[in-house]
Amino acid sequence: MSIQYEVEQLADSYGVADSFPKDFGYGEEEADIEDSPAPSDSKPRILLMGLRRSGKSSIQKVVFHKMSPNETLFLESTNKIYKDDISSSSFVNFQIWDFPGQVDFFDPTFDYEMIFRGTGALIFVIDAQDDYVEALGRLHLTVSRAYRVNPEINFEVFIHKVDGLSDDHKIETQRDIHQRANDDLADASLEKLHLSFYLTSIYDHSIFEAFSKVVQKLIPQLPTLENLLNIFISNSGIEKAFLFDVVSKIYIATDSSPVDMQSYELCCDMIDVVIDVSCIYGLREDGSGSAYDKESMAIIKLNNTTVLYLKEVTKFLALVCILREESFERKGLIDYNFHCFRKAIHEVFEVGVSTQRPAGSLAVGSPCTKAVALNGTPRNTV
Ligand SMILES: Nc1nc2c(ncn2[C@@H]2O[C@H](COP(=O)(O)OP(=O)(O)OP(=O)(O)O)[C@@H](O)[C@H]2O)c(=O)[nH]1
Repeated sequence: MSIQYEVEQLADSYGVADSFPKDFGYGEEEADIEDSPAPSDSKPRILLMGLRRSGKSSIQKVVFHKMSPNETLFLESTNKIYKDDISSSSFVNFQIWDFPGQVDFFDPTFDYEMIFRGTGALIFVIDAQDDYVEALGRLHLTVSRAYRVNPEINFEVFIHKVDGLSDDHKIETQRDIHQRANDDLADASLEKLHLSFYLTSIYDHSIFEAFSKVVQKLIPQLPTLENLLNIFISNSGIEKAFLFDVVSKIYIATDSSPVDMQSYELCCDMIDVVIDVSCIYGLREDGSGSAYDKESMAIIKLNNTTVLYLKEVTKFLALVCILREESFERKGLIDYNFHCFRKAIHEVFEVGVSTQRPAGSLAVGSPCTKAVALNGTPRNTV
């Protein structure tokens, strides 16, 4: 598809390329397996577990450190827990713990109770290109232990590396894994333990989409955000809107219309274009500035009468909308509604900062106690 785009961002607001570095400033910490788990006040955890070579480190590097999928071929086997501090924004504020595949973390010297107690989500990665019988045994052992310690954990199963499978084979693999994993749970009288399944690959956007869904389950204000997005799009003639974490391209929330993969991919690609253009042409003479800031906005007109519209919401969040060309004629209205939407999101943030969060949820605050939706509801003005 040919893309005609106009990136309407003040040259001044563009930053130096190294202000948006490849590693984006996520803190990374390596811990010995014997290390005692993080203190109770630490950030909520997402655990990445699974057999050796199932793809855990690759997922973490591709999603949060912008590693290209081909580079993961050269990743060395993880032999220590990697604690990766994802603090790109106060909406995505958690730690990912990448476990080495070969470690027997049920070793009595290893305090798995402490680990599971502060965990929000446990992602179990299964290599779909390999024989998965052993992985299913390990999955059962892991989730049943974790559930007994902390039944609040969200259990997520990534059926990974599906790029190597035909469409029929993918469906069949998912069905088979789903069936066997749930049969094992039923045999152990653990029917209440709910597993969610995703087909993923680092070679397309499926891994970002799956991670988005995992993260969204940990955001207590998700209903508020969805509500704000619904009001915004219905009053602005917009078809679909995503609230993105710019760095990871995880979407924090979207309106309640169904997400189709193509729309999500288009919006992800738009973020890449904007940041790349920003890094190349946005340099100040003295090389200072930021690639993404308050002035950041872009409009891309596709040749099929679709318009993509991106605007900065907070330091790390962007709203990306898909709309028809005719709706875009009312840009003034959209901009006004966006202004109200942005204000509401900032109020959600402020409340988030000042309130306690439930254990295991992301550090984005408890459900709003302030009348955010009322104060900041985008209104149609014409
Ligand atoms: N085809 C394909 N290969 C993948 C995918 N994800 C990871 N890989 C490959 O799988 C291999 C193992 O990946 P790692 O990320 O090192 O696996 P790991 O689970 O962290 O392994 P350990 O550290 O030994 O536990 C690498 O060669 C990756 O390139 C994927 O989505 N598709």
